[in-house]
Amino acid sequence: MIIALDGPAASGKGTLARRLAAHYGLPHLDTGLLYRATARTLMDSDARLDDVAKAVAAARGLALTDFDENRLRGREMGEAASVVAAIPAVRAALIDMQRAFAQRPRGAVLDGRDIGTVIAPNATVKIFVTASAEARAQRRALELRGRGEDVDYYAILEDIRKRDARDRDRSDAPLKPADDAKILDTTDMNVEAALAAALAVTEAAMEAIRA
Ligand SMILES: Nc1ncnc2c1ncn2[C@@H]1O[C@H](COP(=O)(O)OP(=O)(O)O)[C@@H](O)[C@H]1O
Ligand SMILES: Nc1ccn([C@@H]2O[C@H](COP(=O)(O)OP(=O)(O)O)[C@@H](O)[C@H]2O)c(=O)n1
Repeated sequence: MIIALDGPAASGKGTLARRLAAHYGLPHLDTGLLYRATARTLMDSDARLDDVAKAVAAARGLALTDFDENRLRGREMGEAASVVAAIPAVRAALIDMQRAFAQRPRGAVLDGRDIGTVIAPNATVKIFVTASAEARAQRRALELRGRGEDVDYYAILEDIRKRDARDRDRSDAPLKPADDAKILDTTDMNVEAALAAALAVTEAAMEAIRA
């Protein structure tokens, strides 16, 4: 079973992906980390984020063990990731790794922007997780403060709006729900309510396959 979760920044897709993966005993890949780690490699070597050759080399050089770093989850890296993610050659360099992960024997849970549309168009379950920009900014500000970043809610709201626009308007794999995705608006849901809704969608998809 492949579960594809897509959606804009801080909509809660990563939290749901982790919880669904634990529930079904499946491996989970947070694909945003691939773009964040690519951006980190460029920044650490003082390369420009729009240097296509260096960005592709950075993407190709990633290992799935590169990821347990608090800095990757920070505000700066989220912004930088969405700049490198708009480069088609960077996306192409990261496709095989993600598709291979999705093809694990019992299946997998992947979250990102293009899982249901590009990486795993045949996923068993596709959920597009969304929430108002204000709710997402509130959540992200709380999260970043919890990580020790001194952030202002209005600055985060501005980041989120800019990043939504960049992710939606790019030519390659733009942020948009797959035609067959279920939209889950979590604006007025806490994590437990959102998880219950995602589980209901997943169970219904599995039931439809069994029928
Ligand atoms: N439904 C929700 N209600 C309140 N907070 C949430 C909800 N879902 C996630 N969060 C919190 O919001 C922050 C961003 O969630 P995350 O799952 O990382 O989002 P995404 O992966 O979409 O960027 C985290 O601190 C998470 O605990
Ligand atoms: N499958 C994916 C995942 C992330 N991304 C890009 O990487 C950036 C960071 O993704 P993320 O999922 O870590 O960010 P959050 O949604 O957690 O804020 C996004 O803004 C996208 O530009 C992408 O293009 N495709």
